[in-house]
Amino acid sequence: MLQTKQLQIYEQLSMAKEQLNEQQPTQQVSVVEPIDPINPVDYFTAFEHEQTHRMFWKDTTDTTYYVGIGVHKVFQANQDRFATIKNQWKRFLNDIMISDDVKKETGPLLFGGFSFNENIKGEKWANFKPGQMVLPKMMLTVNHDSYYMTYNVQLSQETDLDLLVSELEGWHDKVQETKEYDANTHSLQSLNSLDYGEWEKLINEAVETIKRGDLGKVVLARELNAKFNQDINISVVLKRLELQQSDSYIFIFDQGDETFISATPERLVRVQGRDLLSTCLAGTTGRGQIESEDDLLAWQLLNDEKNLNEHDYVVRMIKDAIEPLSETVDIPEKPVIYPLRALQHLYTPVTATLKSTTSIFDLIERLHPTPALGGEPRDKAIKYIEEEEPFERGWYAAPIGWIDHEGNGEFAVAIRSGLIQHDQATLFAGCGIVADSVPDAEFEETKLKFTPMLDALGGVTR
Ligand SMILES: C=C(O[C@H]1C=CC=C(C(=O)O)[C@@H]1O)C(=O)O
Ligand SMILES: [Mg+2]
Repeated sequence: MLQTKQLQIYEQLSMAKEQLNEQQPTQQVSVVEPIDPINPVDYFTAFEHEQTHRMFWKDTTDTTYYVGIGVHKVFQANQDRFATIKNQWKRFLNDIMISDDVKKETGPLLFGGFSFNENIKGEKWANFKPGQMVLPKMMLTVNHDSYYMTYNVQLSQETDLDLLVSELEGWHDKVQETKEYDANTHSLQSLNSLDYGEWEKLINEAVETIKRGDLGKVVLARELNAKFNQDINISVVLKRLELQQSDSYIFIFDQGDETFISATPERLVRVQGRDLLSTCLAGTTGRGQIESEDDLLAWQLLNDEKNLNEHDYVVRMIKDAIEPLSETVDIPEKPVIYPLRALQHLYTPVTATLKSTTSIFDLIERLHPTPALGGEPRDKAIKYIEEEEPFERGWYAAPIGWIDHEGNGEFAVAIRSGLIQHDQATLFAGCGIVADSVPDAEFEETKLKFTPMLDALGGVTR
């Protein structure tokens, strides 16, 4: 990796340009500047009328945001997708010049996701790839009280730097011009889902399979099709999610004129240097209307054998998956409650010190799908889902996230998610089926899990 001295972006770019010559007529450069505080949702919204790729990431602490605009380079893969993208990214980083004051989580940072299965079937997901990550042209980083803009550009000897810099900094005016969020936005017209009879059959068959001993656990989901009176305004949906889902990640990824969106509480893995944090999140109940009811529900969840069983599968599997890649692993003995707006989950954090050679992509490959999304044994559960679930998962329940140029990164799993196609939204919600699962309780659980995204879309569910 080449390095330049930190200066204003014009100077950073002109230094890079001066190094061009006949042997090296072009150079990719990543430059960064600190900026005044700006609302990340406003920045995202400022580009709503442009035919440009938008990406959004917020973590569960509400202190880290990345907003990517435009595409500098796409990394995609079908077979062996995690290792392929890992290698593509490594090779790319050898070629890009990175300014030396690139702070943590600025500079070249790759956003994107993967599908649940290695193959994606069907028309609905035609635009989405099994693995697709994008290095944006511009990226806003919000890290607590620090704000930065990263620009990834390709320079040649012909590049007009005055023009380039004025284009790059054009976002200032756009954000100024952004109007209030449109109150007359899309409204819900109809909702369509698997009818209860079919769900009952699906769950009863899974329970029988489990009782026969063919499977320990399997996560089954249903699709909800929501139709609106006009094209869905993603900025409005994002604004609502940002207000309502403070303990969840928010992820948005455009693909052509379609968008995948998720407000998930479930971390797959975070890597900072050699520190790993993973999360077991499985086992669910609702929220009470008043505190005493809420506390009772939480207490019941913490003591409910069926939910503890669902949760334990995840803890055991994550432990086994990360141990070979780690020097130490630390897992508390019992789960605690992770409360969200509409539901609460059983939660066990997993921390580890990684072996120095471990990449986040190696971890994803071993972890995905955990039994919170797939089941146990993993391969049998995946096959069962593929054969029995009456829809294509696409990117639902799969890894979504980012990695920076130093290998730090974070991936969540895309639950509480939906595919937005013009005036249609396809939402997904699933639940862990174990031996004592009951179809109507699991149906109610998926109903609760639809609420975050459906509320944000403007469809009232409760
Ligand atoms: C598969 C989903 O949730 C998983 C995550 C948390 C709790 C779960 C549960 O209790 O069943 C699921 O394993 C989903 O929301 O679509
Ligand atoms: Mg459950």
